[in-house]
Amino acid sequence: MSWGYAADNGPDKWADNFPVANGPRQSPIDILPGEASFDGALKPLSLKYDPSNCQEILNNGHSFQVTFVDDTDSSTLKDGPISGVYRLKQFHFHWGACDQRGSEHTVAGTMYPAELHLVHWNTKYPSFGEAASKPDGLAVVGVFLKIGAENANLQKVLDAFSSIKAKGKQTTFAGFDPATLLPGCLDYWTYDGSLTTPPLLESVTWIVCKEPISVSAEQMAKFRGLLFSAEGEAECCMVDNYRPPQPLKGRAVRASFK
Ligand SMILES: CN[C@H]1CN(c2cccc(OC)c2)S(=O)(=O)c2sc(S(N)(=O)=O)cc21
Ligand SMILES: [Zn+2]
Repeated sequence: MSWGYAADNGPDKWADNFPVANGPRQSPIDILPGEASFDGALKPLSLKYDPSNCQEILNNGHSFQVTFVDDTDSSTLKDGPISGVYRLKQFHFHWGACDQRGSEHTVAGTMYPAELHLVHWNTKYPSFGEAASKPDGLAVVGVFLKIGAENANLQKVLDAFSSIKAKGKQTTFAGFDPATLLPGCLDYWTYDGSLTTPPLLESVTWIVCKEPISVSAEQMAKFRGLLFSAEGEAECCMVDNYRPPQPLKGRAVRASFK
């Protein structure tokens, strides 16, 4: 049976097939702002995305993701806590069955209704697949979603949901600028971590923005209309596709802001 978020294949069972689940640099974590150390050497994030790289949107049975063409340095992450150039590969979300849960990272125990992940890979390696297994191979920018005003930029993504309701469905999705999903202030926390889903590779420099973006309650309801299940299978709503916080195991969390 493949991994998922149900009682029989969810986060508590992942270590059976992916022993790194109990490793030293697992994600997500509970971020304690009072224990994060301000690091003046951390640079502002430099995120430059080209909407023409936006390719398709798909339901992979764990989340939905928007995938980018990554054969040139036209959509990149630079500076911040990283060195070199990382290319945007995809973005996706994690969310709850209700507004009180859904994010993966938490802030002093506070859970947000959803969390956006923008996945980038280090171009010092020849490909995403190569980078994904290296300790400095990936950099994921996390953005919390908070219930508030309708988010018109996010709505463009939600409008594609009718074509990808079931697992395995995909459709072209062009010209979307992921920068429109970033908060106005790019203050961040950063720490060394992992993928939050199998294969749970410990290859991610996490960059978690302090400021959330807004999502309306109606928009959150649209996320919950997607399915974990494929067409023809018993329908299973795609909700609670988040891993809970993991032990910090002595890691430092740095803040780019005072
Ligand atoms: C299913 N989800 C993951 C898919 N990917 C992956 C990565 C490496 C290897 C691989 O299979 C060999 C798949 S991925 O890099 O796109 C990411 S990023 C990410 S998160 N939540 O930590 O941001 C989870 C996944
Ligand atoms: Zn994720």
